[in-house]
Amino acid sequence: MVKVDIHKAGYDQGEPVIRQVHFQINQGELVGLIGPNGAGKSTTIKALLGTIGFVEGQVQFNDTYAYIPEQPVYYDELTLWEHIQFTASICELSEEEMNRRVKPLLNIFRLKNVVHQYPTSFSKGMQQKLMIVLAFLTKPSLYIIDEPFIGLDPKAMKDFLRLLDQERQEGAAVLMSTHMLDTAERICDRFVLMMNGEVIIQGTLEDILNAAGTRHATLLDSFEVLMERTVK
Ligand SMILES: Nc1ncnc2c1ncn2[C@@H]1O[C@H](COP(=O)(O)OP(=O)(O)OP(=O)(O)O)[C@@H](O)[C@H]1O
Repeated sequence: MVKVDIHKAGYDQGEPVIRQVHFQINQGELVGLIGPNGAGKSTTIKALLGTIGFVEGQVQFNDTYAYIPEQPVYYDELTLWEHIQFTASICELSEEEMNRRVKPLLNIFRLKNVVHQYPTSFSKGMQQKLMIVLAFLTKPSLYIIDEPFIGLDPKAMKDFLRLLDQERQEGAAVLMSTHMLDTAERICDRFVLMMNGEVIIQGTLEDILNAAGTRHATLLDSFEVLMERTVK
């Protein structure tokens, strides 16, 4: 669904922030992008999206994608419903299809009663749900999600993961950056672990536990071992 071959990328020309980031995500896969603060996860996502100063290399998308940012982005002057209509019109969805897709989402995320309100008046979690609803509305073949677990209440998080699972069963792929390693360990098929702007290891949980020599430990334990090893 996406093949990433980034040699260098950064915000200012001549000052790369990430180097040699190579991975791919196949149909139905959920790949966790993990690493400490400043490792280059968001920069990698921005390089994929092409919203960064420069990228040397190539990112090949197979089909459509949706991006769910960590910080919600919306139009101050549009209501929630107008955001939905705007997104549906960009994706050329019929009104019938838009309603069919969006109604269950508004119910699940308990936004039905605020559809005619402006997201400026929403809580952070509600704004995040708006981003999620718009992404699911477009039914992309790839979801790119930056730290989804901060701000969502436990029920919303559970519902979000369930919907994502359904999409994956229909073939969608997911790239998710997160610090919530216990959740990541439970839900991801594979991991790309970054540090200092580079990928230090990628693979399944088993690959990572093996590489760290921590076979019966958790992703977090292995993450710490691998990070320490890289610093030394
Ligand atoms: N807009 C920017 N301009 C210049 N440098 C930036 C910018 N945003 C991030 N950086 C730098 O890029 C490096 C990687 O940052 P990035 O935001 O990609 O890390 P991250 O892994 O997403 O971290 P976190 O877990 O804290 O979100 C850091 O050294 C950071 O200072």
